[in-house]
Amino acid sequence: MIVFDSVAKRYPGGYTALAGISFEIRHGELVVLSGHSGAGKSTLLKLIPAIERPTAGTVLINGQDVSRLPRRAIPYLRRNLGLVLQESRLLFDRSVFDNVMLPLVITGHPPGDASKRVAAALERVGLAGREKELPAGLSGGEQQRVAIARAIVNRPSILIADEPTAHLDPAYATEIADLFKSFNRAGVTVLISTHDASLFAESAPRRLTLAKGQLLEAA
Ligand SMILES: Nc1ncnc2c1ncn2[C@@H]1O[C@H](COP(=O)(O)OP(=O)(O)OP(=O)(O)O)[C@@H](O)[C@H]1O
Repeated sequence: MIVFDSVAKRYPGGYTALAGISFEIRHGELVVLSGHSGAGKSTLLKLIPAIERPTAGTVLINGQDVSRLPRRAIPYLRRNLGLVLQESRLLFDRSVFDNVMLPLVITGHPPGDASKRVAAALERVGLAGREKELPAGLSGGEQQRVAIARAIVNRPSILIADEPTAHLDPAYATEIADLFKSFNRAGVTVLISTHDASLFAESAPRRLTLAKGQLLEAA
């Protein structure tokens, strides 16, 4: 469960990116976050894994107050979150396998089971058999699939994605959107920001719309 209660974020220098944000996302929901460029979507998403901290208000993730979480507790929080953020770049000098393995190496997962999880995650995103390839040889859509496999390899209960279809051709964008819908059908809570909410329209997700740092509607 994700709860924002009267959350504000002012960046150093005084710019208010978010103000008075309150909403709840229940376990198993698919929620689309929309809004123009600069509306505050990335800022809102970054508050969930405590990449940014709110300047006011409370952010609760599965009952845990992440706004006040000590720095040392952040890795444990992030283990339960799958993140596909703008800055979640792939390592271009490492294979597809190594890229997806990375979160398991960081968390000290036993190597044998880790390899199985990587294979399962790649299968899940339609990249089985591509383990040894380098990201540069993949299409933009395939690279995004590797980033998604890396995000789900820890089997998170919550998946957060920031404009995961932004630079993709429409056909690839539809495939990536379908992938997130399928994770949601499997029980994962999904919060995804997009300029193109029509990609998700047919599954009638709940929509949160930001404008100039404020929530317009919580349908
Ligand atoms: N680290 C930062 N320091 C200062 N200002 C920032 C920082 N990050 C974002 N901002 C500002 O906060 C506002 C909201 O930015 P944010 O990236 O959250 O919007 P967005 O809706 O995700 O936009 P986009 O779709 O272009 O990514 C913008 O005016 C941006 O310039």
